[in-house]
Amino acid sequence: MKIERIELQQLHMPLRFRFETSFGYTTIKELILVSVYGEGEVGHAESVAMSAPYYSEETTETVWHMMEKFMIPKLFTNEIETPEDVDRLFAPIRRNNMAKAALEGAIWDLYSKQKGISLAKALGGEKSVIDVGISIGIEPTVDQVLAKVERHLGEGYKKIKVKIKPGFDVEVIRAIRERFGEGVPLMADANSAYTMEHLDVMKELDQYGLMMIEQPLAHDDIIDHAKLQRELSTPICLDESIHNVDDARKAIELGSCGIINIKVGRVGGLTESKRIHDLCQAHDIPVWCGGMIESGVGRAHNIAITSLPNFTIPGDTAASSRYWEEDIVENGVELMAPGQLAVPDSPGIGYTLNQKAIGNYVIRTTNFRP
Ligand SMILES: O=C(O)CCC(=O)C1=CC=C[C@@H](O)[C@@H]1C(=O)O
Ligand SMILES: [Mg+2]
Repeated sequence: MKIERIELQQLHMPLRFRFETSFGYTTIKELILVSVYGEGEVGHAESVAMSAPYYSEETTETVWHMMEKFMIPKLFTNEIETPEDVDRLFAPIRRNNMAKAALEGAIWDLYSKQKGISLAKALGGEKSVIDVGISIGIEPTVDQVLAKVERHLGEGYKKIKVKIKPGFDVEVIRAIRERFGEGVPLMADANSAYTMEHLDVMKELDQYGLMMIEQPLAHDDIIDHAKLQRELSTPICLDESIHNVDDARKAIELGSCGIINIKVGRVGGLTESKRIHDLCQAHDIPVWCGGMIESGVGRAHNIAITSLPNFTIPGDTAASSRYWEEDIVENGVELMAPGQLAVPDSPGIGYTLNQKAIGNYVIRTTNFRP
């Protein structure tokens, strides 16, 4: 596979709503759109790093730097036949997974376009339709959370995830259960806002039949999570703690979780996502695809990986129109039926970029050549 040019574009996309978590809030999503050109085709992906290092250590600027100085030069000076070669080539670079994933993802898209197959098929996906849920941020009041839950249940989303933090947790979950009943597929995401000192809060949350509690404890912990899991009947889902298949293996061995959230960016790419998927499948650990407030390009990658069979829990890939006035893919990524997205079967990611929209959001563009 000959790579002739790589284009990086930094985009600032205003969100239609303020998205707040236990670690901060987002009103403008920064991303780096990666386009890799080769043999008459172009592959796209995006970096999901945030503007500031509060979800993970990477930021838009570190991603740009790592790609420009270390990763793109490797792509231009080595033979690449398959996307797995990119994974191997980047392995000696420690961490910086979101930077790696964006380049590797664009090459997966390019590779599947060159083969004339969908990205989902190239990855070994089996589903033609996926179920999706929605992630609701922290709101100023519990009533505002309830209003959002009501709206999104009405849109048919198959899982409701709410963000919690100390002081905004049991009350929210109780109110949702009282208003919408036990049947609502409900989970809470803490983004590492708790410690073992909050065991009483976790035990209270345990009463509400949640599908899971996502990343309650520290972002770099799997030991305390194992202790906590032994105290709870609700499965713990790990997000921030899992960066590769070895982290997943250790967490499974220790009993730190019952579910894993696979985010392609956090684990360094689609190749590693597949490895984690396969390992979890062999251990009866269900997985789902987390969201990072992606544009349609990242959403398309999320759809493709979710087509693998052990993605049995609806992910965070809500429709584009929830986030953006105008997405950067033509027609956006929209629900085909309540709470369901189609897995495209056209070559690559199956979405065409909307260049006019990109023009409205782009703040910097650089092209790299061998
Ligand atoms: O709608 C989405 O894309 C999911 C949003 C979401 O829940 C998250 C986005 C970015 C960082 C985190 O706050 C987070 C998560 O932890 O899963
Ligand atoms: Mg999370």
